[in-house]
Amino acid sequence: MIVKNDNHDSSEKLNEIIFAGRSNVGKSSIIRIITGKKVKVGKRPGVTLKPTSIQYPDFLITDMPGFGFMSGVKERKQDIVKDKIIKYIETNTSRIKLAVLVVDGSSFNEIVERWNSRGQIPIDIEMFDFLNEISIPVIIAINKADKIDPDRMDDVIDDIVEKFGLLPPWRQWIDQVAVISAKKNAIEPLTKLIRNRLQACGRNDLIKHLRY
Ligand SMILES: Nc1nc2c(ncn2[C@@H]2O[C@H](COP(=O)(O)OP(=O)(O)OP(=O)(O)O)[C@@H](O)[C@H]2O)c(=O)[nH]1
Repeated sequence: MIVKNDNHDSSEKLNEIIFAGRSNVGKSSIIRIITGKKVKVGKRPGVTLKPTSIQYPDFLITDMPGFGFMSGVKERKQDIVKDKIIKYIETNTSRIKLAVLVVDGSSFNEIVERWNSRGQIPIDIEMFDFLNEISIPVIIAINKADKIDPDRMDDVIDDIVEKFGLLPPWRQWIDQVAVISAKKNAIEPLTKLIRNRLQACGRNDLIKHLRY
């Protein structure tokens, strides 16, 4: 069931996992692999402003609108997207058991360096800090690993985690960081962490529903 989802009451008994990240990083692809369901049907990138959830089976899995630069989308609209995401998370904090922050491993370092050179805090890092501040557990899913040169993989991932304030080597953060490729269906490091989190919040019953 696809639920257009804006103003859920935080007193609902539902639990929720949210997927957030820049536009085009692969959020919907990952959700499709995990649940076998398509979350965004026939949407144009950057156009959907509202979080879209699927109920799976009594858990909400929510695809947040992509944030950050989107070609053809005005800067003001990008700010609106960011504000909506933050408002949604604040409204539903009590039922959000996990946030998966998805980044494109092949372009993340370059994008962050560009923002830093303009003296701005990259939105991904702002989102990570915000989720930590409100005590929502976060997994950083470094997607599109298939596009990273295998010989440079560890260096690239070290640089990414360091930008989130996690000291390299990245492998000491494997309880929080998953290097994956949705394109290659190689998302086990992420599903393992999601399973751990479901266990930690007493939802063992849901684990069997994860397809990976
Ligand atoms: N090379 C590669 N491409 C991927 C991977 N995951 C997703 N893609 C591609 O990246 C594009 C965007 O994927 P989506 O799943 O729509 O990304 P999204 O984050 O949901 O995008 P928005 O809806 O704009 O926020 C698609 O063309 C996918 O096929 C991956 O692991 N590797």
